[in-house]
Amino acid sequence: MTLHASNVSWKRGGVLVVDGVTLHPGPGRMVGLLGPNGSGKSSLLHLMAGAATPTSGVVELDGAELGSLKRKHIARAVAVVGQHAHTDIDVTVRDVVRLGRIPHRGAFGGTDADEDAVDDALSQTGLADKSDRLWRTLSGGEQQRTHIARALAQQPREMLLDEPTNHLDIHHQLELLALVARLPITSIVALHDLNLAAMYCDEVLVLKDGKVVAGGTPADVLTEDLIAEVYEVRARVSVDGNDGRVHIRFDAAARHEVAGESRVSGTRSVLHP
Ligand SMILES: Nc1ncnc2c1ncn2[C@@H]1O[C@H](COP(=O)(O)OP(=O)(O)OP(=O)(O)O)[C@@H](O)[C@H]1O
Repeated sequence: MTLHASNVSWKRGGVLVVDGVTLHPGPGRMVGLLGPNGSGKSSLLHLMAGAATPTSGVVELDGAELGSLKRKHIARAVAVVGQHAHTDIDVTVRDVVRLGRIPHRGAFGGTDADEDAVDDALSQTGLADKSDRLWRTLSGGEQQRTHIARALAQQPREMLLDEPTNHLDIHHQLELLALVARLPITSIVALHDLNLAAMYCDEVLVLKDGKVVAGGTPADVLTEDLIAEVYEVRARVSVDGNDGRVHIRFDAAARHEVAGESRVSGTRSVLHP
């Protein structure tokens, strides 16, 4: 069993921002959550983290509705890496990563196993030499990696990541997604970069206006037609190398044309409001 969302909808501020979404990732799979700004990716991750209750439908962990489970029970299985995290408090990188151990701690505080998990997470994210630095003095990318390390220290079975490559340079983007792909856990990752999704995800789910537009392997889903329909961008999609992964090349000159077409069909155009 794993974390499942079945036909979930969520009304926020009177607007349906997640609309009948079903996501049943296979254990150990890495699922990319794709879609334009405001399509409902973060909202779906909120629901799957148990941070909000769906208006209808159900999110279950091992067959039990999230709302019926204790937070600590959920936190032992599911780690969340959100988009924004700030603090002005003077905490070290190691302190932040240690937070990941809270769901596992007994009444008598931390153990050697907790410290081992923290060391391991720091080393996997390349932060071992920064563990004594104050978190607020790190660069945006280093702060982001600290949050990934905190999630790894949690030793979860499921990981929910909301645009984890934000702020990361290309080296660390590739390294981070390769790390998540390697982990023997189920991960759901909201991403904007379609090429990164194609490179690392086993499956992708594409949302638009809160609804699922398509789901399946990146090669099956990320077609030129889908990209034009969902993102209003023209692209060339080709198979890259011999691993069957697709590569997407965006056609900058054709953006106006696609945006123009969508205007004619009545869809809101970002380029020509
Ligand atoms: N706190 C809130 N209250 C009301 N509506 C919200 C709230 N947060 C987000 N929304 C709305 O929910 C819709 C979906 O937003 P969400 O953040 O889930 O999309 P997203 O796909 O993650 O977007 P992005 O790619 O820009 O991060 C948007 O229309 C957004 O304006």
